[in-house]
Amino acid sequence: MESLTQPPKLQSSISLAFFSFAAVFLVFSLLLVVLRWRRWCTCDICCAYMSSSWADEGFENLVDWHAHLLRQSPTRTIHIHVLGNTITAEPATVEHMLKTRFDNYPKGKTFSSILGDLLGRGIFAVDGDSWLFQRKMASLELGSVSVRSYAFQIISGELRHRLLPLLSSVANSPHQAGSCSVIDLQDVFRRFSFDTICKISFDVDHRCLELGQPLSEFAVAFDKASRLSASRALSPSPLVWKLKRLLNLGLEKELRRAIRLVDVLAREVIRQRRNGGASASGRDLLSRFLGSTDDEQYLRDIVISFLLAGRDTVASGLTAFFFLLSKHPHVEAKILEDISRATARGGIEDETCEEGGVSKEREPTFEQLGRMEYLHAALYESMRVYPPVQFDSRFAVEDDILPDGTFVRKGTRLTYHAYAMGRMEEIWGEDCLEFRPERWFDKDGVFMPQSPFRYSVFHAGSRICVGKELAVTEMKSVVAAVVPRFRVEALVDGPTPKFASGLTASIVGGLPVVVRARHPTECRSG
Ligand code: HEM
Repeated sequence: MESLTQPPKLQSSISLAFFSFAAVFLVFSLLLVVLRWRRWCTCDICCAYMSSSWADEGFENLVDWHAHLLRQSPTRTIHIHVLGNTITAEPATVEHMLKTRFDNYPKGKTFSSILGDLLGRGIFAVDGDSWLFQRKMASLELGSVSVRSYAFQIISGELRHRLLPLLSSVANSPHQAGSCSVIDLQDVFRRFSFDTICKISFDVDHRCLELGQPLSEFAVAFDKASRLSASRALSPSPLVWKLKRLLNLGLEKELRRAIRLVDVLAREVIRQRRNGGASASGRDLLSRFLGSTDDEQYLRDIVISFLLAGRDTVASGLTAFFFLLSKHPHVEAKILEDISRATARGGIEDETCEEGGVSKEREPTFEQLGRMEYLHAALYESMRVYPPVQFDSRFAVEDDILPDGTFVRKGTRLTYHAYAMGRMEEIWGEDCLEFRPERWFDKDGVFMPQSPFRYSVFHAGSRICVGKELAVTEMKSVVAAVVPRFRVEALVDGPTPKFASGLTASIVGGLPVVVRARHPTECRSG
Protein backbone atom coordinates (compact mmCIF):
# COMPACT_ATOMS: atom_id res chain seq x y z
CA MET A 1 0.00 0.00 0.00
CA GLU A 2 2.80 2.38 0.95
CA SER A 3 4.43 2.05 -2.40
CA LEU A 4 1.14 3.15 -4.02
CA THR A 5 0.63 6.26 -1.87
CA GLN A 6 4.22 7.55 -1.60
CA PRO A 7 4.92 8.66 -5.16
CA PRO A 8 2.13 11.31 -5.28
CA LYS A 9 3.32 12.59 -1.87
CA LEU A 10 6.85 12.66 -3.09
CA GLN A 11 5.73 14.44 -6.22
CA SER A 12 3.84 17.09 -4.34
CA SER A 13 6.79 17.65 -1.97
CA ILE A 14 9.05 18.08 -4.99
CA SER A 15 6.63 20.58 -6.57
CA LEU A 16 6.29 22.41 -3.26
CA ALA A 17 10.06 22.57 -2.87
CA PHE A 18 10.44 23.74 -6.44
CA PHE A 19 7.84 26.50 -6.13
CA SER A 20 9.20 27.61 -2.74
CA PHE A 21 12.65 27.80 -4.29
CA ALA A 22 11.28 29.76 -7.26
CA ALA A 23 9.37 32.13 -4.97
CA VAL A 24 12.41 32.75 -2.76
CA PHE A 25 14.56 33.26 -5.85
CA LEU A 26 12.06 35.73 -7.27
CA VAL A 27 11.77 37.73 -4.05
CA PHE A 28 15.54 37.69 -3.67
CA SER A 29 15.98 38.91 -7.26
CA LEU A 30 13.48 41.72 -6.79
CA LEU A 31 15.23 42.70 -3.59
CA LEU A 32 18.54 42.77 -5.39
CA VAL A 33 17.09 44.94 -8.11
CA VAL A 34 15.63 47.38 -5.60
CA LEU A 35 18.84 47.43 -3.58
CA ARG A 36 20.87 47.94 -6.70
CA TRP A 37 18.77 50.96 -7.59
CA ARG A 38 18.58 52.34 -4.09
CA ARG A 39 22.22 51.79 -3.23
CA TRP A 40 23.39 54.50 -5.50
CA CYS A 41 23.03 58.16 -5.74
CA THR A 42 20.06 60.37 -6.18
CA CYS A 43 21.90 62.48 -8.74
CA ASP A 44 19.86 64.34 -11.35
CA ILE A 45 20.74 61.93 -14.14
CA CYS A 46 19.78 58.82 -12.19
CA CYS A 47 16.55 60.39 -10.93
CA ALA A 48 15.58 61.52 -14.44
CA TYR A 49 16.43 58.08 -15.76
CA MET A 50 14.45 56.27 -13.08
CA SER A 51 11.37 58.43 -13.42
CA SER A 52 11.66 58.71 -17.24
CA SER A 53 11.25 62.46 -16.75
CA TRP A 54 13.52 63.02 -19.77
CA ALA A 55 10.45 62.23 -21.88
CA ASP A 56 8.53 65.09 -20.19
CA GLU A 57 11.42 67.43 -20.94
CA GLY A 58 10.66 67.12 -24.66
CA PHE A 59 13.21 64.51 -25.73
CA GLU A 60 11.75 62.27 -28.41
CA ASN A 61 14.15 59.41 -27.68
CA LEU A 62 16.34 58.22 -24.83
CA VAL A 63 19.34 58.63 -27.14
CA ASP A 64 18.43 62.32 -27.66
CA TRP A 65 18.51 62.82 -23.91
CA HIS A 66 21.89 61.03 -23.69
CA ALA A 67 23.20 63.29 -26.48
CA HIS A 68 21.98 66.37 -24.59
CA LEU A 69 23.71 65.23 -21.37
CA LEU A 70 26.92 64.33 -23.18
CA ARG A 71 27.04 67.72 -24.89
CA GLN A 72 26.74 69.40 -21.48
CA SER A 73 29.41 67.28 -19.81
CA PRO A 74 32.88 68.93 -19.88
CA THR A 75 34.53 65.50 -20.35
CA ARG A 76 31.86 64.36 -22.85
CA THR A 77 31.41 61.37 -20.55
CA ILE A 78 28.53 60.70 -18.14
CA HIS A 79 27.65 58.06 -15.57
CA ILE A 80 24.27 56.45 -15.10
CA HIS A 81 25.04 54.93 -11.73
CA VAL A 82 21.82 52.99 -11.38
CA LEU A 83 22.81 50.99 -14.45
CA GLY A 84 26.53 50.88 -13.70
CA ASN A 85 26.99 52.42 -17.14
CA THR A 86 29.61 55.00 -18.12
CA ILE A 87 28.75 56.57 -21.47
CA THR A 88 31.15 58.51 -23.65
CA ALA A 89 31.08 60.61 -26.81
CA GLU A 90 34.76 61.62 -26.57
CA PRO A 91 36.90 60.28 -29.46
CA ALA A 92 40.03 59.92 -27.26
CA THR A 93 38.05 57.74 -24.83
CA VAL A 94 36.60 55.69 -27.68
CA GLU A 95 40.13 55.07 -28.97
CA HIS A 96 41.27 54.12 -25.46
CA MET A 97 38.41 51.63 -25.09
CA LEU A 98 38.42 50.06 -28.56
CA LYS A 99 42.13 50.15 -29.38
CA THR A 100 44.65 51.18 -26.70
CA ARG A 101 43.10 49.07 -23.90
CA PHE A 102 41.26 46.64 -26.20
CA ASP A 103 42.14 43.70 -23.93
CA ASN A 104 40.62 45.41 -20.89
CA TYR A 105 37.27 45.98 -22.64
CA PRO A 106 35.93 42.71 -24.08
CA LYS A 107 32.28 42.08 -24.82
CA GLY A 108 32.08 40.29 -21.51
CA LYS A 109 29.69 37.78 -20.04
CA THR A 110 26.68 40.11 -19.84
CA PHE A 111 26.55 40.61 -23.59
CA SER A 112 27.36 37.04 -24.53
CA SER A 113 24.73 35.70 -22.14
CA ILE A 114 22.05 37.98 -23.65
CA LEU A 115 22.74 36.86 -27.21
CA GLY A 116 24.43 33.55 -26.44
CA ASP A 117 21.35 31.34 -26.83
CA LEU A 118 20.79 32.62 -30.37
CA LEU A 119 24.37 33.19 -31.49
CA GLY A 120 26.14 30.43 -29.57
CA ARG A 121 29.86 30.81 -30.25
CA GLY A 122 29.32 33.12 -33.26
CA ILE A 123 31.66 36.09 -33.75
CA PHE A 124 29.34 38.60 -32.09
CA ALA A 125 29.06 36.78 -28.82
CA VAL A 126 32.65 35.76 -28.12
CA ASP A 127 36.05 37.14 -27.20
CA GLY A 128 39.58 35.73 -27.32
CA ASP A 129 40.78 32.98 -29.64
CA SER A 130 37.35 31.99 -30.91
CA TRP A 131 36.70 35.59 -31.96
CA LEU A 132 40.16 35.90 -33.58
CA PHE A 133 39.67 32.71 -35.59
CA GLN A 134 36.32 33.88 -36.97
CA ARG A 135 37.55 37.40 -37.50
CA LYS A 136 40.43 36.20 -39.71
CA MET A 137 38.16 33.91 -41.66
CA ALA A 138 35.46 36.57 -42.12
CA SER A 139 37.96 39.27 -43.21
CA LEU A 140 39.52 36.88 -45.70
CA GLU A 141 36.22 35.80 -47.23
CA LEU A 142 34.44 39.14 -47.28
CA GLY A 143 37.57 40.74 -48.76
CA SER A 144 37.86 38.17 -51.56
CA VAL A 145 36.98 39.14 -55.13
CA SER A 146 34.89 36.00 -55.50
CA VAL A 147 32.59 36.73 -52.52
CA ARG A 148 32.37 40.42 -53.40
CA SER A 149 31.28 39.79 -56.95
CA TYR A 150 28.88 37.07 -55.78
CA ALA A 151 27.37 39.50 -53.26
CA PHE A 152 27.01 42.22 -55.90
CA GLN A 153 25.27 39.76 -58.19
CA ILE A 154 22.84 38.79 -55.40
CA ILE A 155 22.08 42.43 -54.59
CA SER A 156 21.48 43.28 -58.27
CA GLY A 157 19.17 40.28 -58.67
CA GLU A 158 17.15 41.16 -55.58
CA LEU A 159 16.80 44.73 -56.84
CA ARG A 160 15.85 43.82 -60.38
CA HIS A 161 13.47 40.98 -59.64
CA ARG A 162 11.95 42.03 -56.34
CA LEU A 163 12.49 45.55 -54.96
CA LEU A 164 12.02 47.55 -58.17
CA PRO A 165 8.95 45.60 -59.37
CA LEU A 166 7.44 45.98 -55.89
CA LEU A 167 7.96 49.77 -55.87
CA SER A 168 6.76 49.95 -59.45
CA SER A 169 3.54 48.18 -58.57
CA VAL A 170 2.96 50.54 -55.61
CA ALA A 171 3.74 53.63 -57.69
CA ASN A 172 1.41 52.45 -60.41
CA SER A 173 -1.42 51.30 -58.21
CA PRO A 174 -4.56 53.36 -58.88
CA HIS A 175 -4.74 56.22 -56.43
CA GLN A 176 -8.04 57.34 -55.00
CA ALA A 177 -8.77 61.02 -55.31
CA GLY A 178 -6.59 62.70 -52.71
CA SER A 179 -5.09 59.48 -51.34
CA CYS A 180 -2.18 57.34 -52.43
CA SER A 181 -1.03 53.82 -51.64
CA VAL A 182 1.13 53.93 -48.53
CA ILE A 183 3.76 51.31 -47.78
CA ASP A 184 6.06 50.75 -44.82
CA LEU A 185 9.52 51.28 -46.27
CA GLN A 186 11.24 49.99 -43.13
CA ASP A 187 9.48 46.66 -43.53
CA VAL A 188 10.36 46.57 -47.25
CA PHE A 189 14.05 47.15 -46.50
CA ARG A 190 14.06 44.54 -43.74
CA ARG A 191 12.70 41.96 -46.15
CA PHE A 192 15.14 43.07 -48.83
CA SER A 193 18.19 42.87 -46.55
CA PHE A 194 17.09 39.53 -45.07
CA ASP A 195 16.71 37.94 -48.53
CA THR A 196 20.08 39.35 -49.55
CA ILE A 197 22.07 38.30 -46.49
CA CYS A 198 20.50 34.79 -46.49
CA LYS A 199 21.57 34.29 -50.10
CA ILE A 200 25.06 35.64 -49.41
CA SER A 201 25.45 33.52 -46.26
CA PHE A 202 23.64 30.24 -47.16
CA ASP A 203 22.63 30.55 -50.80
CA VAL A 204 19.04 30.00 -49.68
CA ASP A 205 16.33 32.23 -51.10
CA HIS A 206 13.69 33.08 -48.50
CA ARG A 207 11.68 35.24 -50.95
CA CYS A 208 10.60 37.64 -48.22
CA LEU A 209 10.18 40.46 -50.71
CA GLU A 210 8.33 38.47 -53.31
CA LEU A 211 4.92 39.97 -54.02
CA GLY A 212 2.12 37.98 -52.41
CA GLN A 213 4.45 35.53 -50.60
CA PRO A 214 4.03 34.96 -46.86
CA LEU A 215 7.23 35.23 -44.81
CA SER A 216 9.16 31.97 -44.60
CA GLU A 217 9.13 30.00 -41.34
CA PHE A 218 12.83 30.70 -40.94
CA ALA A 219 12.39 34.46 -41.45
CA VAL A 220 9.62 34.63 -38.85
CA ALA A 221 11.57 32.53 -36.33
CA PHE A 222 14.80 34.48 -36.86
CA ASP A 223 13.04 37.81 -36.49
CA LYS A 224 11.39 36.69 -33.28
CA ALA A 225 14.57 35.17 -31.88
CA SER A 226 16.66 38.31 -32.47
CA ARG A 227 13.92 40.64 -31.17
CA LEU A 228 13.33 38.63 -27.99
CA SER A 229 17.05 38.13 -27.35
CA ALA A 230 17.58 41.90 -27.57
CA SER A 231 14.65 42.53 -25.23
CA ARG A 232 16.56 40.73 -22.48
CA ALA A 233 18.79 43.78 -22.25
CA LEU A 234 15.76 45.80 -21.10
CA SER A 235 15.19 43.66 -18.01
CA PRO A 236 15.80 45.64 -14.82
CA SER A 237 18.28 42.92 -13.88
CA PRO A 238 19.67 39.89 -15.78
CA LEU A 239 18.32 37.79 -12.92
CA VAL A 240 14.79 38.47 -14.11
CA TRP A 241 15.16 36.99 -17.60
CA LYS A 242 17.44 34.24 -16.34
CA LEU A 243 14.79 33.14 -13.87
CA LYS A 244 12.13 33.22 -16.58
CA ARG A 245 14.41 31.16 -18.81
CA LEU A 246 14.97 28.66 -16.01
CA LEU A 247 11.23 28.30 -15.51
CA ASN A 248 10.52 28.51 -19.26
CA LEU A 249 8.00 31.30 -18.83
CA GLY A 250 6.53 34.10 -20.96
CA LEU A 251 8.78 35.63 -23.60
CA GLU A 252 11.61 33.27 -22.66
CA LYS A 253 9.39 30.36 -23.60
CA GLU A 254 8.67 31.98 -26.96
CA LEU A 255 12.36 32.73 -27.45
CA ARG A 256 13.32 29.11 -26.76
CA ARG A 257 10.79 27.94 -29.36
CA ALA A 258 11.99 30.44 -31.97
CA ILE A 259 15.65 29.51 -31.44
CA ARG A 260 14.80 25.82 -31.71
CA LEU A 261 13.19 26.45 -35.09
CA VAL A 262 16.14 28.54 -36.30
CA ASP A 263 18.43 25.66 -35.21
CA VAL A 264 16.46 22.99 -37.00
CA LEU A 265 16.28 24.92 -40.26
CA ALA A 266 19.90 26.13 -40.20
CA ARG A 267 21.20 22.62 -39.40
CA GLU A 268 19.13 21.21 -42.23
CA VAL A 269 20.86 23.52 -44.72
CA ILE A 270 24.30 22.66 -43.31
CA ARG A 271 23.59 18.92 -43.39
CA GLN A 272 22.38 19.05 -46.97
CA ARG A 273 25.49 20.93 -47.98
CA ARG A 274 27.77 18.46 -46.14
CA ASN A 275 26.04 15.53 -47.84
CA GLY A 276 26.99 16.81 -51.22
CA GLY A 277 24.01 19.07 -51.89
CA ALA A 278 26.25 21.80 -53.26
CA SER A 279 24.80 25.26 -53.49
CA ALA A 280 24.07 26.51 -56.96
CA SER A 281 26.93 28.98 -56.70
CA GLY A 282 29.34 27.42 -54.20
CA ARG A 283 30.36 31.02 -53.47
CA ASP A 284 28.16 31.69 -50.44
CA LEU A 285 29.84 32.09 -47.03
CA LEU A 286 28.67 28.70 -45.73
CA SER A 287 30.28 26.87 -48.67
CA ARG A 288 33.51 28.68 -47.96
CA PHE A 289 33.44 28.05 -44.20
CA LEU A 290 32.63 24.32 -44.56
CA GLY A 291 36.28 23.45 -45.02
CA SER A 292 37.43 25.24 -41.88
CA THR A 293 35.53 23.17 -39.27
CA ASP A 294 33.68 19.87 -38.89
CA ASP A 295 31.66 21.16 -35.99
CA GLU A 296 28.09 21.57 -37.26
CA GLN A 297 26.97 23.63 -34.28
CA TYR A 298 29.90 26.00 -34.71
CA LEU A 299 29.13 26.43 -38.41
CA ARG A 300 25.52 27.24 -37.52
CA ASP A 301 26.70 29.83 -34.97
CA ILE A 302 29.08 31.46 -37.45
CA VAL A 303 26.50 31.84 -40.18
CA ILE A 304 23.68 32.97 -37.86
CA SER A 305 25.94 35.80 -36.66
CA PHE A 306 26.26 37.01 -40.23
CA LEU A 307 22.50 37.10 -40.62
CA LEU A 308 22.18 39.20 -37.50
CA ALA A 309 25.00 41.50 -38.61
CA GLY A 310 23.80 42.06 -42.13
CA ARG A 311 20.06 42.30 -41.82
CA ASP A 312 18.76 45.04 -39.56
CA THR A 313 21.83 47.27 -39.84
CA VAL A 314 21.49 47.73 -43.60
CA ALA A 315 17.69 48.06 -43.38
CA SER A 316 18.02 50.67 -40.63
CA GLY A 317 20.60 52.66 -42.61
CA LEU A 318 18.44 52.66 -45.74
CA THR A 319 15.26 53.60 -43.87
CA ALA A 320 16.91 56.61 -42.22
CA PHE A 321 18.48 57.61 -45.54
CA PHE A 322 15.12 57.77 -47.34
CA PHE A 323 13.55 59.60 -44.39
CA LEU A 324 16.26 62.29 -44.62
CA LEU A 325 16.16 62.43 -48.40
CA SER A 326 12.45 63.05 -48.36
CA LYS A 327 13.07 66.11 -46.17
CA HIS A 328 16.03 67.40 -48.22
CA PRO A 329 15.04 67.67 -51.90
CA HIS A 330 18.23 69.62 -52.75
CA VAL A 331 20.33 66.62 -51.62
CA GLU A 332 18.12 64.36 -53.71
CA ALA A 333 18.72 66.58 -56.77
CA LYS A 334 22.48 66.37 -56.26
CA ILE A 335 22.33 62.60 -55.90
CA LEU A 336 20.45 62.37 -59.19
CA GLU A 337 23.17 64.46 -60.84
CA ASP A 338 25.87 62.28 -59.28
CA ILE A 339 24.26 59.06 -60.52
CA SER A 340 23.75 60.49 -63.96
CA ARG A 341 27.37 61.70 -64.16
CA ALA A 342 28.81 58.41 -62.84
CA THR A 343 26.81 56.35 -65.29
CA ALA A 344 27.40 58.93 -68.06
CA ARG A 345 23.96 58.51 -69.53
CA GLY A 346 21.46 60.81 -71.12
CA GLY A 347 17.98 61.66 -69.91
CA ILE A 348 15.58 59.04 -68.66
CA GLU A 349 13.37 59.53 -71.72
CA ASP A 350 15.76 57.34 -73.72
CA GLU A 351 15.11 54.33 -71.60
CA THR A 352 13.18 51.23 -72.45
CA CYS A 353 10.92 49.03 -70.38
CA GLU A 354 11.85 45.53 -69.44
CA GLU A 355 10.63 42.73 -67.21
CA GLY A 356 8.53 43.72 -64.20
CA GLY A 357 8.23 47.24 -65.54
CA VAL A 358 11.85 47.96 -64.68
CA SER A 359 14.24 49.61 -67.09
CA LYS A 360 17.56 47.81 -67.39
CA GLU A 361 19.79 50.65 -68.51
CA ARG A 362 19.77 52.44 -65.22
CA GLU A 363 21.33 49.66 -63.15
CA PRO A 364 24.86 50.85 -62.39
CA THR A 365 27.85 48.55 -62.49
CA PHE A 366 30.19 48.04 -59.54
CA GLU A 367 32.70 50.48 -61.10
CA GLN A 368 30.01 53.11 -61.66
CA LEU A 369 28.91 52.82 -58.04
CA GLY A 370 32.50 53.53 -57.04
CA ARG A 371 32.36 56.83 -58.96
CA MET A 372 29.28 58.07 -57.06
CA GLU A 373 31.12 60.15 -54.51
CA TYR A 374 28.27 62.46 -53.56
CA LEU A 375 26.00 59.49 -52.92
CA HIS A 376 28.78 57.89 -50.86
CA ALA A 377 29.02 61.06 -48.76
CA ALA A 378 25.23 61.29 -48.40
CA LEU A 379 25.08 57.73 -47.03
CA TYR A 380 27.90 58.39 -44.57
CA GLU A 381 26.17 61.59 -43.56
CA SER A 382 22.80 59.95 -42.99
CA MET A 383 24.44 57.27 -40.80
CA ARG A 384 26.24 60.04 -38.88
CA VAL A 385 22.85 61.56 -38.08
CA TYR A 386 21.03 58.25 -37.59
CA PRO A 387 23.55 55.45 -36.94
CA PRO A 388 22.06 51.94 -37.28
CA VAL A 389 23.88 50.90 -34.08
CA GLN A 390 23.22 53.87 -31.80
CA PHE A 391 25.54 52.80 -28.99
CA ASP A 392 27.64 49.79 -28.11
CA SER A 393 29.17 48.61 -24.82
CA ARG A 394 32.07 46.72 -23.36
CA PHE A 395 32.79 45.62 -19.76
CA ALA A 396 36.00 46.55 -17.89
CA VAL A 397 38.02 43.50 -16.83
CA GLU A 398 40.23 45.53 -14.46
CA ASP A 399 40.08 48.99 -12.86
CA ASP A 400 41.13 51.62 -15.36
CA ILE A 401 41.59 55.36 -15.82
CA LEU A 402 40.23 57.00 -18.97
CA PRO A 403 42.27 59.65 -20.84
CA ASP A 404 40.20 62.43 -19.19
CA GLY A 405 41.09 61.08 -15.73
CA THR A 406 37.76 59.31 -15.10
CA PHE A 407 38.14 56.24 -12.89
CA VAL A 408 36.47 53.07 -14.23
CA ARG A 409 35.87 50.34 -11.69
CA LYS A 410 36.36 46.71 -12.71
CA GLY A 411 33.07 45.34 -14.08
CA THR A 412 31.75 48.76 -15.19
CA ARG A 413 29.91 48.88 -18.47
CA LEU A 414 31.60 51.40 -20.78
CA THR A 415 29.47 52.57 -23.71
CA TYR A 416 30.46 54.64 -26.72
CA HIS A 417 27.52 56.58 -28.11
CA ALA A 418 27.66 56.86 -31.92
CA TYR A 419 24.33 58.74 -31.99
CA ALA A 420 25.57 61.42 -29.58
CA MET A 421 28.97 61.61 -31.31
CA GLY A 422 27.18 62.62 -34.51
CA ARG A 423 25.75 65.58 -32.56
CA MET A 424 29.01 66.95 -31.13
CA GLU A 425 30.11 70.40 -32.27
CA GLU A 426 33.79 69.69 -31.53
CA ILE A 427 33.71 66.79 -33.99
CA TRP A 428 31.41 68.07 -36.75
CA GLY A 429 31.21 71.83 -36.25
CA GLU A 430 28.37 74.18 -35.39
CA ASP A 431 26.10 72.74 -38.06
CA CYS A 432 26.40 69.22 -36.61
CA LEU A 433 22.62 68.85 -36.39
CA GLU A 434 22.18 69.47 -40.12
CA PHE A 435 22.11 66.78 -42.78
CA ARG A 436 24.84 68.10 -45.08
CA PRO A 437 26.76 65.59 -47.25
CA GLU A 438 29.10 68.41 -48.38
CA ARG A 439 30.90 68.26 -45.02
CA TRP A 440 32.60 65.05 -46.21
CA PHE A 441 34.52 66.84 -49.01
CA ASP A 442 37.69 68.90 -48.77
CA LYS A 443 38.06 72.21 -50.62
CA ASP A 444 39.07 70.36 -53.80
CA GLY A 445 35.91 68.26 -53.71
CA VAL A 446 37.69 65.08 -52.64
CA PHE A 447 35.90 62.75 -50.18
CA MET A 448 37.65 62.87 -46.78
CA PRO A 449 37.23 59.74 -44.66
CA GLN A 450 36.97 60.38 -40.91
CA SER A 451 38.81 58.60 -38.13
CA PRO A 452 36.61 55.68 -36.92
CA PHE A 453 37.13 56.94 -33.37
CA ARG A 454 35.21 60.08 -34.33
CA TYR A 455 32.82 58.41 -36.77
CA SER A 456 32.15 55.25 -34.77
CA VAL A 457 29.15 54.08 -36.84
CA PHE A 458 30.96 50.93 -37.95
CA HIS A 459 32.73 50.51 -34.59
CA ALA A 460 36.54 51.03 -34.49
CA GLY A 461 39.80 49.29 -33.62
CA SER A 462 40.33 45.55 -33.93
CA ARG A 463 36.63 44.69 -33.99
CA ILE A 464 35.62 47.24 -36.62
CA CYS A 465 32.73 45.99 -38.77
CA VAL A 466 34.00 43.39 -41.18
CA GLY A 467 30.99 43.84 -43.50
CA LYS A 468 31.37 47.60 -43.96
CA GLU A 469 32.29 47.53 -47.66
CA LEU A 470 29.52 45.05 -48.40
CA ALA A 471 27.00 47.19 -46.49
CA VAL A 472 27.98 50.38 -48.31
CA THR A 473 27.86 48.64 -51.70
CA GLU A 474 24.42 47.26 -50.90
CA MET A 475 23.08 50.63 -49.78
CA LYS A 476 24.56 52.48 -52.74
CA SER A 477 23.11 49.91 -55.14
CA VAL A 478 19.64 50.38 -53.66
CA VAL A 479 19.75 54.18 -53.78
CA ALA A 480 21.25 54.28 -57.28
CA ALA A 481 18.50 51.97 -58.54
CA VAL A 482 15.55 53.50 -56.67
CA VAL A 483 16.12 57.27 -56.67
CA PRO A 484 16.30 57.81 -60.47
CA ARG A 485 13.04 55.91 -60.86
CA PHE A 486 10.94 56.91 -57.87
CA ARG A 487 10.28 59.85 -55.63
CA VAL A 488 9.75 58.61 -52.09
CA GLU A 489 7.80 60.82 -49.72
CA ALA A 490 8.00 59.98 -46.02
CA LEU A 491 4.79 60.57 -44.08
CA VAL A 492 6.34 61.33 -40.71
CA ASP A 493 5.45 64.35 -38.63
CA GLY A 494 8.17 66.09 -36.72
CA PRO A 495 11.84 66.56 -37.38
CA THR A 496 13.05 63.23 -36.02
CA PRO A 497 11.66 59.68 -35.93
CA LYS A 498 10.78 57.90 -32.71
CA PHE A 499 13.07 54.92 -32.23
CA ALA A 500 12.22 51.60 -30.63
CA SER A 501 14.73 50.04 -28.24
CA GLY A 502 16.75 47.15 -29.63
CA LEU A 503 20.18 46.19 -30.93
CA THR A 504 19.73 48.30 -34.06
CA ALA A 505 17.78 51.49 -34.54
CA SER A 506 14.28 50.93 -35.83
CA ILE A 507 11.42 53.40 -36.12
CA VAL A 508 8.38 52.75 -33.97
CA GLY A 509 5.52 51.87 -36.31
CA GLY A 510 7.80 51.76 -39.38
CA LEU A 511 8.32 54.42 -42.07
CA PRO A 512 5.10 55.05 -44.00
CA VAL A 513 5.86 56.42 -47.47
CA VAL A 514 4.16 57.26 -50.73
CA VAL A 515 6.08 56.16 -53.82
CA ARG A 516 5.64 58.01 -57.12
CA ALA A 517 7.19 57.19 -60.48
CA ARG A 518 9.60 60.01 -61.27
CA HIS A 519 8.78 60.20 -64.96
CA PRO A 520 5.47 59.86 -66.78
CA THR A 521 7.03 57.31 -69.08
CA GLU A 522 8.36 55.30 -66.15
CA CYS A 523 7.78 51.71 -67.10
CA ARG A 524 4.43 50.33 -66.14
CA SER A 525 3.95 46.64 -65.63
CA GLY A 526 1.63 45.03 -68.08
C1 HEM B 1 25.08 49.80 -42.36
C2 HEM B 1 25.37 48.59 -42.05
C3 HEM B 1 26.23 48.15 -40.91
C4 HEM B 1 26.59 48.82 -39.77
C5 HEM B 1 26.23 50.23 -39.36
C6 HEM B 1 27.40 47.92 -38.98
C7 HEM B 1 27.95 48.24 -37.75
C8 HEM B 1 28.67 47.35 -36.99
C9 HEM B 1 29.09 47.60 -35.63
C10 HEM B 1 28.78 48.84 -34.81
C11 HEM B 1 29.77 46.51 -35.21
C12 HEM B 1 30.38 46.26 -33.83
C13 HEM B 1 29.40 45.42 -33.04
C14 HEM B 1 29.97 44.90 -31.76
O1 HEM B 1 31.06 44.34 -31.77
O2 HEM B 1 29.33 45.02 -30.72
C15 HEM B 1 29.82 45.58 -36.32
C16 HEM B 1 30.45 44.36 -36.27
C17 HEM B 1 30.36 43.41 -37.27
N1 HEM B 1 29.72 43.54 -38.48
FE1 HEM B 1 28.73 45.18 -39.14
N2 HEM B 1 27.53 46.73 -39.66
C18 HEM B 1 26.83 46.82 -40.84
C19 HEM B 1 26.67 45.84 -41.78
C20 HEM B 1 27.28 44.61 -41.77
C21 HEM B 1 27.14 43.60 -42.78
C22 HEM B 1 26.32 43.71 -44.07
C23 HEM B 1 27.88 42.54 -42.37
C24 HEM B 1 28.15 41.20 -43.00
C25 HEM B 1 27.66 40.51 -43.75
C26 HEM B 1 28.48 42.88 -41.10
C27 HEM B 1 29.30 42.05 -40.38
C28 HEM B 1 29.82 42.35 -39.14
C29 HEM B 1 30.57 41.41 -38.33
C30 HEM B 1 30.88 39.96 -38.70
C31 HEM B 1 30.92 42.09 -37.16
C32 HEM B 1 31.72 41.53 -35.98
C33 HEM B 1 33.16 41.99 -36.10
C34 HEM B 1 34.01 41.52 -34.93
O3 HEM B 1 33.48 41.32 -33.84
O4 HEM B 1 35.21 41.40 -35.14
N3 HEM B 1 28.10 44.14 -40.77
N4 HEM B 1 29.14 46.10 -37.38
